[in-house]
Amino acid sequence: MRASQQDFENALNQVKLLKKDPGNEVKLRLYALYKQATDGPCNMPKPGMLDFVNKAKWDAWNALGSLPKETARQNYVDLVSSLSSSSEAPSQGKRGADEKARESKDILVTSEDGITKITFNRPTKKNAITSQMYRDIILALKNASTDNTVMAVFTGTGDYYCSGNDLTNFTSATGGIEEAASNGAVLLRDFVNSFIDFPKPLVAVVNGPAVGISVTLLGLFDGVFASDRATFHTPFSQLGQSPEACSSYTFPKMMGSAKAAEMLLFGKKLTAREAWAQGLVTEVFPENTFETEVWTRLKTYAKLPPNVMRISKELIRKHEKQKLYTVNAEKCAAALERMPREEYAKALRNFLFRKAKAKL
Ligand SMILES: CCCCCCCCCCC/C=C/C(=O)SCCNC(=O)CCNC(=O)[C@H](O)C(C)(C)COP(=O)(O)OP(=O)(O)OC[C@H]1O[C@@H](n2cnc3c(N)ncnc32)[C@H](O)[C@@H]1OP(=O)(O)O
Repeated sequence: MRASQQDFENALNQVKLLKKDPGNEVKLRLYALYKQATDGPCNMPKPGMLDFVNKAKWDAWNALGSLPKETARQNYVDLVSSLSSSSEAPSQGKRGADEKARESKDILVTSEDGITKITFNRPTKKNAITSQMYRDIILALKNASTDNTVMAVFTGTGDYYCSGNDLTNFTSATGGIEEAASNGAVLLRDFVNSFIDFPKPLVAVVNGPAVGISVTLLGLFDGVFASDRATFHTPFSQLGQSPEACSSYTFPKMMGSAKAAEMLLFGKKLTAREAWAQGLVTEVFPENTFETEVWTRLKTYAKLPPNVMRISKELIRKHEKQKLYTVNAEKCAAALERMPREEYAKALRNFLFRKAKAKL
C-alpha cells in the first residue's frame, strides 16, 4: 500500500517528536527523501567541496536519482515509522558486544559485526515461507535499511536454504480463493518491493537447496554465495504458476533468454556450479568449509565504508528500479488471475496428497 499525503504529513509531525536523535546518517536520509517526495529529483547546483553540510545534503538527495515522488514519500513514512517504533521498543537485552536480536518464530533476525542476518528458521518444513514469514521479512528489511548495520544476509536453518512459498498458504487462508489470491498478490508485491528498495548490500548464503521464490529473489541480491550442496529449482510450470520476484526480467538479463527459459519455463533444476556458470551465483564453496569461508568473507566486506557501498549500489541499480516496480506489479496482477485456476489447484492437490498417494 502506498503512503497517502496524510500519512506523509503525519510522519513529518512524528519526526519532531522522536525521543532519540537518530544520528546524522538517518537525518540525511530523511532530508533526501523529504526533498525527493516534495520537489522530485535533485535540481540544485552542487555546493562547493568546502561547504560540508550542504554538500552532504546535496549528495544524499542526488543519490536518490529518479526515484518516484510516491516511492520517496512511502520510504519517508516507513523510515519514520521504524524510527518511532525502535525508539519506543523495549530493550531486547544484549547478547554480545555488537549483537542484538529481534526474533519472530520462523524468521530469526540478529545483528552482529555490522551484518543483519535474516534466517529462514522452519527446518521441519524445509523453511517454506508462510504468510507471517513474508510479513516478518518485510519488517526485518525495513529495520535493517535504517539501523546501523552495513549489510543484510539471508540464510536457512537445517539442510535447506528455503523450499519457497508454503503451498498451504492459500488452502489455509480464511475466506474464498479469490480473496486469498487478492490478499496474496498485495503481500507478494510489498514483499518483493522491500527487496527492490533495500539500500544496502544484500547477500544470500545459500546453505542447501533453494526452490521457487527463494531462487527468483536472488536476481535482486548483490551477492549469492552457495554451498556446493545447494540446488536452484523454479518449478513454476509444474505448479501452474508464472515466475515472480521480477525474475522474468532479471533472469534473461543475467543468463540470456534460452537459459532463463530452461529454468523458468521448463523448471530445470540447476546445481550450484551450473547456477554460477549462468551468473546467478557469485561463488561456490565446498560444503565442509562453506560457513567458515563465507562468514569470514562477509565480515571483511562489512568493514568497507557503508556510505560508499550504499551510494555505489544506488548507482548500479537506480536505472533499473522503475522497471523492477513495473515488472513486479505486472507479475502480481498475473498471479491474482492465475491462482484460482484449475492448473494451480491441481498442482496443490498433488503436493498435499503425495504422501498419502505414495502409501497406496
Ligand atoms: C492468503 C495469503 C497468501 C500469501 C502468499 C503470498 C505469496 C505468494 C507467492 C507465490 C509465489 C511463490 C512461488 C514459489 O515459491 S513456487 C515453489 C513452491 N515450493 C515447492 O513447490 C516445493 C514443495 N516441496 C517439495 O517439493 C518437497 O517438499 C521438497 C523437494 C522441498 C523436499 O522434499 P523431501 O522429500 O526432502 O521432504 P518432504 O517433502 O517430506 O518435506 C518435509 C516437510 O516439509 C513440508 N514442505 C516442504 N516444502 C514445502 C512447501 N513449499 N510448502 C509447504 N510445505 C512444505 C512437507 O510438506 C513436509 O511436511 P510434513 O512432514 O508435515 O509432511
